[in-house]
Amino acid sequence: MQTMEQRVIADPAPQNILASDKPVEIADRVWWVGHLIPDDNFQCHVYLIEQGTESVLIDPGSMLTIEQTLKKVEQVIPLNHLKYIICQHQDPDITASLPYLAKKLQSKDVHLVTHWRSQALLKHYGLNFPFWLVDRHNWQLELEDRMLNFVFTPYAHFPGAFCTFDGKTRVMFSSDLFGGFTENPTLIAEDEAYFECLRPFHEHYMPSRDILQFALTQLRQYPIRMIAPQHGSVIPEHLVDFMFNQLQQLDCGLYLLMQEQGHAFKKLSQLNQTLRDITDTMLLYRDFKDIASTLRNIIQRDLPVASLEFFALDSNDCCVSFLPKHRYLGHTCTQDCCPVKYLGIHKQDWLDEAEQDLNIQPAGTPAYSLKYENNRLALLVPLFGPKSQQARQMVRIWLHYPTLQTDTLNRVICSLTTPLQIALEREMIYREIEKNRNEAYQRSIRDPLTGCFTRYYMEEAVSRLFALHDREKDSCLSVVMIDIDYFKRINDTWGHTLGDEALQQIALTLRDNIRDSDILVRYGGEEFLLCMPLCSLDEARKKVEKLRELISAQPLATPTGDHKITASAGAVERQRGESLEHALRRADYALYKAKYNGRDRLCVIEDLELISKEFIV
Ligand SMILES: Nc1nc2c(ncn2[C@@H]2O[C@H](COP(=O)(O)OP(=O)(O)OP(=O)(O)O)[C@@H](O)[C@H]2O)c(=O)[nH]1
Repeated sequence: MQTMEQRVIADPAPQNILASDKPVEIADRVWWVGHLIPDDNFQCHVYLIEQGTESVLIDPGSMLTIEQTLKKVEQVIPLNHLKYIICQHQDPDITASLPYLAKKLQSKDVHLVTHWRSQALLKHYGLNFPFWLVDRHNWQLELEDRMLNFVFTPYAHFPGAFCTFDGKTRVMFSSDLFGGFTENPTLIAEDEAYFECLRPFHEHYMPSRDILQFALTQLRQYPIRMIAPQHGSVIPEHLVDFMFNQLQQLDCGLYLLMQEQGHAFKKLSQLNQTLRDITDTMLLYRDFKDIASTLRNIIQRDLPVASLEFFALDSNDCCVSFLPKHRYLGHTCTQDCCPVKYLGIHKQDWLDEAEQDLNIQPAGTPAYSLKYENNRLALLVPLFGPKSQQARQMVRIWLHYPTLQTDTLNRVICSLTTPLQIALEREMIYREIEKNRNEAYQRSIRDPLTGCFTRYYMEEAVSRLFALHDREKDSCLSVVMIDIDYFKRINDTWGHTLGDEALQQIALTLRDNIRDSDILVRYGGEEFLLCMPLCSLDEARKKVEKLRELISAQPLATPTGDHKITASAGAVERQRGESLEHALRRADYALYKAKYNGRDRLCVIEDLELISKEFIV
């Protein structure tokens, strides 16, 4: 047996340390006693906790390695000092050597430490080792100067799997967790790049993300300084957190996806990455333009995609297209002129098409159809609503060149459908909200009876016009108040309904005969404000006289015959710097004069009457 001074202390650098016939002390009296299997990326590690006559062997290994392992153990302790053999699960790579060990050791004195589920299988070796079940011993084994805690990690990857934490050295013997496939195995992981060995191992070995998360959460409760997994490399303290964090984000259960033959680990990892990126895109981006272009980049890894186009039906069954040439801003067209004839198709009809059209792939499922359109190849992917079973959205994927229909292609397309459906539905909801918001805004700026602008809008729009007027030295702007004469009589004689009709008729006459740049506001009950940019008082005078003529030329039809309506108006030309309030007061004053002078007329104020300095900005 060696003295402490003669022991090999682990040096992470030399690769051949694994090939050496010496045990390697990875922590205080914790030894790596495994054996390198040449040309195998699936190395299996065995660890020894040196504890005098209570020494512990963890996951002893298979018949391929046990002889070398025992030679190494004997360099640390006599074999009869082994009191416990821990089997963290029951796979042959760690337990196939048990019958051999039973012969070699005084088996009655050695306890097999395991979980009852593993015991149920291991007992079939017919061994004399007494079982010591972790679940019957409060998940703890007390040794002379250290406590071993067993951490239950069910289904990662066996139902009775557990890990072992040595409280003295803070080494976590992590069983299959943190295991890795290593092309060029080293005993100690060197840097973060080692995660790429962990990734495919966990993606394939761990059945699901939830199970892995549960196991990691259990392990994280311990103050781990080093992770000693059963496969791959030992993870030193400075990489522990990094590896935990990376694993925490990993998706697992890739065997569920695997339908191709052979060990397509890398391919599956890439597919897994694609699926993860598709999900991340949906979480990260809100803008449909960003979602569409990011998804195109992602699926370009697996498909020769030239461009993506999207089509969706809105709540009025109008087709909205989202095309790259429009920067994915939705353009509405009728369903008849929609470029995709299948939009709105029901799943059964699509399946019926599939029967006649061999190009619909994959056979028998409605995933997508492969079509030549204008000598270009496109995949047409209907997105069926889960309840309606109707394709209210479609994706057209233009390809650079024909592609083989592979399982990967099918998976990418199938995985795209749900996120795309959500993205398109979300976009259509946003559009609907935007439409409603716009309608609400229009309602807030337009008087519902006359369609003229409201006073609320006047403040905003007129102040913009005034600001322009202030900047342009030679420009002019006229402000006109128009009031219907004796309007009260109409209400009093024929009722408010006819009064409303009169207001609508007059408003229509005004709106139809002013410029688009003029702003017509329903200022009061039967009072209108007309703001005329680029219009001098002279021009305003002519215009308003014309408007008055038009109003009086169109009598109101009442039950007792036609009733002539007249209007009075007051006009001023706004002075540069004059406030709205002041211009209105002057126009109102002009209107008052028109009324006072007998109504049915226009009165203008040409001079600066009523302008006082305090109104000039
Ligand atoms: N039908 C209807 N009447 C309205 C509305 N808003 C205001 N009015 C009525 O318009 C009338 C305005 O009456 P007055 O302010 O006395 O003015 P007028 O009768 O037009 O007389 P002058 O302006 O002096 O020529 C009132 O009877 C209001 O009730 C409306 O939206 N619909």
